Amino acid sequence: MENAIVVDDLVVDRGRRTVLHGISCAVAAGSVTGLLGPSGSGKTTLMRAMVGVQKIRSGSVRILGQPAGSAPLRSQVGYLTQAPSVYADLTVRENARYFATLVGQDAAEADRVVRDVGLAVAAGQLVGNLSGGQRSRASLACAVIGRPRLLVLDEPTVGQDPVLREELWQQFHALASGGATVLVSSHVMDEAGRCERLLLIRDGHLIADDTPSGVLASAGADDLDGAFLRLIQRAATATSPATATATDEGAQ
Ligand SMILES: Nc1ncnc2c1ncn2[C@@H]1O[C@H](COP(=O)(O)OP(=O)(O)OP(=O)(O)O)[C@@H](O)[C@H]1O
Repeated sequence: MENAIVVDDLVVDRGRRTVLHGISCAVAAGSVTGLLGPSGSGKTTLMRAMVGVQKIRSGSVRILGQPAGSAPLRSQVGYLTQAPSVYADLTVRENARYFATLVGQDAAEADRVVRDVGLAVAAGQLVGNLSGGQRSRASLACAVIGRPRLLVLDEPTVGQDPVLREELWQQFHALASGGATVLVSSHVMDEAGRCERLLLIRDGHLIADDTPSGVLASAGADDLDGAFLRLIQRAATATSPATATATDEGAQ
């Protein structure tokens, strides 16, 4: 299968620290892939590099065959940031219609995405008056306008109730069945089982790139929660001698 995302030996510094240490991975076109890892492990930074808004130190990121961030990708990549990126003083419908015009889409397309994220009843409401979960869905609606070929979704299900989370996951799979590639970050390990492929990141290192069943098998665990804990502990053990040396030296 063709790859929608190819990351090769990516190194990213933020502030004075290196936060991605030579990440290499590929995401198959038309798949739903989960990007998982503890808080601060580098998920958002990796997603930012994929959509071309993150300065990188070295390595490369290619999206749909082009360098990340290149002009032809603008209408082909939808990005949902963690913080809602819609205007609080516009209604849901006005936001969607505004973002639709930016990518050359019409009002009907704006109304479709509002319906698809379950916000038809709140379409006329100001975004500033919505609940947190509704506001995230308003942002999601704007990210999927025009049916982008790649969707990069940073924690799209945070703050959503179980029913809505279920619906959102069904939508992600429907988008992938329609040919889109969907990359979803999450802290919630029970969501990992809904993905065809998983990328697990810890401290800026990729520690697993496998199917959910492959992750279970390599960790020797019964559930994904347990598997991730084991893989994270294994990775920590593998790096601990260096940590111990640094601590010892620091103490002297
Ligand atoms: N603007 C910034 N300046 C300096 N360091 C940053 C900046 N943004 C993030 N970092 C650091 O980069 C590292 C990776 O952060 P990132 O936001 O990519 O992690 P994450 O896995 O997405 O975390 P979370 O799940 O909590 O959102 C963290 O150590 C974080 O403190």
